[in-house]
Amino acid sequence: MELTAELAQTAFIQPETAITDELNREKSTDRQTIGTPVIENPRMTCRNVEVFYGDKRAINNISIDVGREEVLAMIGPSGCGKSTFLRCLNRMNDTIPICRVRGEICLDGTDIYHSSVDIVPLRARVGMVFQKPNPFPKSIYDNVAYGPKIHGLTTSRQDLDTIVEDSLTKAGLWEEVRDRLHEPGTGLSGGQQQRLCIARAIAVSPEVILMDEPCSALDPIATAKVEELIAELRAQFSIVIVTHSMQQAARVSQRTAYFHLGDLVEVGQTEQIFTNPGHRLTEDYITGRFG
Ligand SMILES: Nc1ncnc2c1ncn2[C@@H]1O[C@H](COP(=O)(O)OP(=O)(O)OP(=O)(O)O)[C@@H](O)[C@H]1O
Repeated sequence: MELTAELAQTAFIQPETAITDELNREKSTDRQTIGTPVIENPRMTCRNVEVFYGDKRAINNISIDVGREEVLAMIGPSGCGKSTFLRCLNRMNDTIPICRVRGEICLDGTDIYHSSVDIVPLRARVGMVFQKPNPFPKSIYDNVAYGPKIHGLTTSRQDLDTIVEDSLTKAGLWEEVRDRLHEPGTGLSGGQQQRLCIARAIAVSPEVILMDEPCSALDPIATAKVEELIAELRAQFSIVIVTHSMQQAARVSQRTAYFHLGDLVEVGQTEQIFTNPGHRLTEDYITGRFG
């Protein structure tokens, strides 16, 4: 059977499983989210989220939770709205004048779009790491110390030193930079710069870290280090990662969400999504027939 052979090769599907599934199950083809978008004791809840750029709708009525101590991967073809949705989670879309967000997104039960919410502390609680490493044009030390200083986490130099060392240690960078803390962050390699940006996000004690294709500018060795780091950080933070690499999603995440043309088509345990997708569109994407 052509489909099952292809599935077994390109995803991580055992041929027997694929055959059984193909015979026993008609895959869903509608655009209601299938799987487990809602979970127990979530860190963030998103309900009926819609995003428009001007008149154009980029996100269609998406509801999904972000768990505590989980890595949630968002995958899907280019332009399906992954980054747009990710940016809703810390109101980064507020910086795009034509962008409007509807629906409700809560962090620990508080609506982050409520008029009383100050976005500066919000973006400390929900930090972001971008595709291209973007250290400030400052020293390595100051890149990490800047957030804690402006958020008033400490005024003592000694405490600041401790935060900088702890954050660089958690980001797996301390041993590489401890003797050059006052050199420019921009002088580090790309992979080191990305870990510096992760240290910068960690330094303000976030609850959630958003990562938008954090390894796409990195070589395989630097990518492996960042992936190891993501696995360690999960013990402390919720992580939502947008990635084009299905291998990366499979390696680092516990749940995976598949987006398609602004819809959240399917979300579930990562292993299930890659071995036994419930929706035809998810299956087509992970087997390389779409996107
Ligand atoms: N600033 C913007 N202004 C207008 N339209 C935008 C803007 N940013 C994104 N869009 C549109 O919103 C839709 C979703 O884009 P988005 O970048 O969120 O998708 P994506 O899944 O992250 O894509 P990619 O994987 O290519 O990064 C696309 O149609 C895109 O053209």
